[in-house]
Amino acid sequence: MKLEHIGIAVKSLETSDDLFSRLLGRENYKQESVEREGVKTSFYKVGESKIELLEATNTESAISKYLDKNREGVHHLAFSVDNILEEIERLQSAGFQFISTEPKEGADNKLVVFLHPKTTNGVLVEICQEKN
Ligand SMILES: CC[C@H](C(=O)O)C(=O)SCCNC(=O)CCNC(=O)[C@H](O)C(C)(C)COP(=O)(O)OP(=O)(O)OC[C@H]1O[C@@H](n2cnc3c(N)ncnc32)[C@H](O)[C@@H]1OP(=O)(O)O
Ligand SMILES: [Co+2]
Repeated sequence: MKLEHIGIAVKSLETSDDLFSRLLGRENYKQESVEREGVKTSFYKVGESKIELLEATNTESAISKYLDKNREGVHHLAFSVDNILEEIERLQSAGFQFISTEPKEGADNKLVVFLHPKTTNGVLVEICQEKN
């Protein structure tokens, strides 16, 4: 398992892309929308890990609802694993609850699931696996 990315909820990718490219001293390597999640993402490589900026593309989006109640900032941590189905089983038997145990298409060529923050010390955790 490795820290694949830190997800940051932002109001405007345009504004935050400018800020993070100045902060990190590099441009994002991709922008990608995930219709199902109602998000537009922008990715930056930082050493072995990444920053994922997320802007809501509709009011039903988890990011939109999050920003209705919280200021911009760190939204989730994503850990990558070799086998997401095995990891779901391991985490379930370790007592963690999933929002859904069915891996779905994420951004950046991944399959993703999310654990409920109430079982992860208040931190929204994404588990992801590179799609073959
Ligand atoms: C997949 C594309 C991309 C990728 O990497 O590939 C992404 O990362 S997409 C990221 C956006 N999508 C998601 O976050 C999907 C999973 N999230 C959800 O299903 C919801 O956001 C959920 C279930 C975590 C919360 O939704 P709900 O409608 O229940 O919102 P509430 O405001 O009622 O929150 C309930 C409870 O959870 C706490 N909460 C909510 N969001 C977070 C968060 N990001 N981090 C920590 N805690 C969070 C909230 O404070 C409430 O706690 P309570 O103690 O009950 O007040
Ligand atoms: Co993510």
